[in-house]
Amino acid sequence: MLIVFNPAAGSRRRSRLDRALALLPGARLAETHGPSHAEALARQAAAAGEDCVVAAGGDGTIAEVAAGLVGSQTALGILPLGTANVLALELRLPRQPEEAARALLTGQDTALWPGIARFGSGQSRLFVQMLGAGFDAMVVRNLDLRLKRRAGRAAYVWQAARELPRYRFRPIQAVLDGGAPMPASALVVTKGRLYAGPFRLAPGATPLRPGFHVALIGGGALHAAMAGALLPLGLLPHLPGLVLHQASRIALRGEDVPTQMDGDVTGDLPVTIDDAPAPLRVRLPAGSGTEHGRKAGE
Ligand SMILES: Nc1ncnc2c1ncn2[C@@H]1O[C@H](COP(=O)(O)OP(=O)(O)OP(=O)(O)O)[C@@H](O)[C@H]1O
Repeated sequence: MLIVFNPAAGSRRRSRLDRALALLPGARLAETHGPSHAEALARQAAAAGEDCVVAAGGDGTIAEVAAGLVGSQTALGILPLGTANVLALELRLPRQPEEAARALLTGQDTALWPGIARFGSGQSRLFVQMLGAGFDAMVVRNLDLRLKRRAGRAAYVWQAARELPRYRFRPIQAVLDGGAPMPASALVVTKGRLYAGPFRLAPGATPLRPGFHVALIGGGALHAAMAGALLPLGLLPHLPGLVLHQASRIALRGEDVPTQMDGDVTGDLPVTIDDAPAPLRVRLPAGSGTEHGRKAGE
């Protein structure tokens, strides 16, 4: 087992890492030096036939490790040490490092379907949880990373409040499975039901099945402010102007519209989104419910 630790994820996470490592005496540890390093480490380990590569960080680290494992038989393990940890919440992974470590030792592997986003620039990138286009991407782009380390998720709330009066909502066109273009002023393509932490966005969605839920959001700053108020109450699906669809292939267009994937800054539209050609194996706690208990490949 290789543990890929991102020292820049979350804040003050090293002691949590050490608590997990104490229960994983056979594991090797590699620390990332910057963006994309986790992907290279994971790819190398998979090529060497490693049984499991553990992403010790947040959603961005998990996405990078997943990108390195795609197409291999190496399982993805998760030690949630990030800020939002949406995928860990989605998969109901234990929060305590000791319990998470035990799950890595005794868990079972299940199929996980990441998304692949292909940008107009020709670049492609994998995501495990979500892609946001518009307002939330601008919040991520302008986030004060030092404040994020100190204040965690509250830094996003602060940045969203700063962006509200100045962000220019631009039209987005979404084509779902080759249908007629649909308009939105902000949009989230999600694999899972949660958004920005433990908050409900798309009931019924799961990264353990192929396909996506797409939240098309109309309106401007007022709607964004309402979304901010409804989010912590778990009422985001009831935001006026929000419509949820399901799709397998999504094409998004728009001028000067930024995107973010799994909480990391990515390119501007246009982008096309599909499932990865094959699922990954993700290691979940043994017997963690019927939905999560399905074996990889089933
Ligand atoms: N040594 C490093 N120094 C700076 N950045 C790094 C380093 N290693 C990895 N990164 C980058 O840090 C980014 C953020 O990591 P990650 O998303 O795991 O943490 P987080 O943002 O705190 O958690 P979450 O996404 O769950 O909120 C990743 O996209 C990764 O590219």
